[in-house]
Amino acid sequence: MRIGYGFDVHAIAEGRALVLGGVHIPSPFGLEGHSDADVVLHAVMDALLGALALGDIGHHFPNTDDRYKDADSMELLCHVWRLVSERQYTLGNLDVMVLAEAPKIAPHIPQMRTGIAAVLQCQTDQVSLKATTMETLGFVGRKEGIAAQAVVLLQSKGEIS
Ligand SMILES: Nc1ccn([C@@H]2O[C@H](COP(=O)(O)O)[C@@H](O)[C@H]2O)c(=O)n1
Ligand SMILES: C[C@@]1(CO)OP(=O)(O)OP(=O)(O)OC[C@H]1O
Repeated sequence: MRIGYGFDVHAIAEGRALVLGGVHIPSPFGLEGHSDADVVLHAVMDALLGALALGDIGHHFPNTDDRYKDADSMELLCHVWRLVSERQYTLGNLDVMVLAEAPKIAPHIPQMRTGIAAVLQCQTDQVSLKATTMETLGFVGRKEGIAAQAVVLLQSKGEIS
């Protein structure tokens, strides 16, 4: 078994779409980024890469590379999952915490879980997503950015469960 941790933050930006966990969320603002700035999937990818000591997303998808300009992070997640899968690992479970003052994320969590579970070739109940505000404190509380943390457990296909 291997455990991995991921963290990401993106600044709030007017005039950008808000994409979190692969879901377009109606919002008067989006997030700044070279890609679609899906901070949730970025944290998930860093957790998966971290579990297998494969570096981070900046290493695999440099923000100096035009191929990743406005990239769909679900496609990046598919690539990361291939790296995990070809090393003979499956998902044990994934737990994600989204730190956002607004908008309300809870109504979109079922769709996020379904989409992420489909890519990670697992059941929806192996994928947990939760959200919290920062009670107006700090950069999240001032609505300057949204952050996400992810923890993942991978199981080697050779392991007896
Ligand atoms: N962006 C967010 C933040 C929170 N939620 C949900 O609201 C609940 C209460 O938030 P607290 O910050 O007071 O813990 C929380 O448990 C989430 O379910 C949300 O949907 N979107
Ligand atoms: C995903 C990449 C690549 O488009 O760009 P951003 O959307 O800026 O995201 P970040 O979290 O800074 O991570 C790595 C980047 O290389």
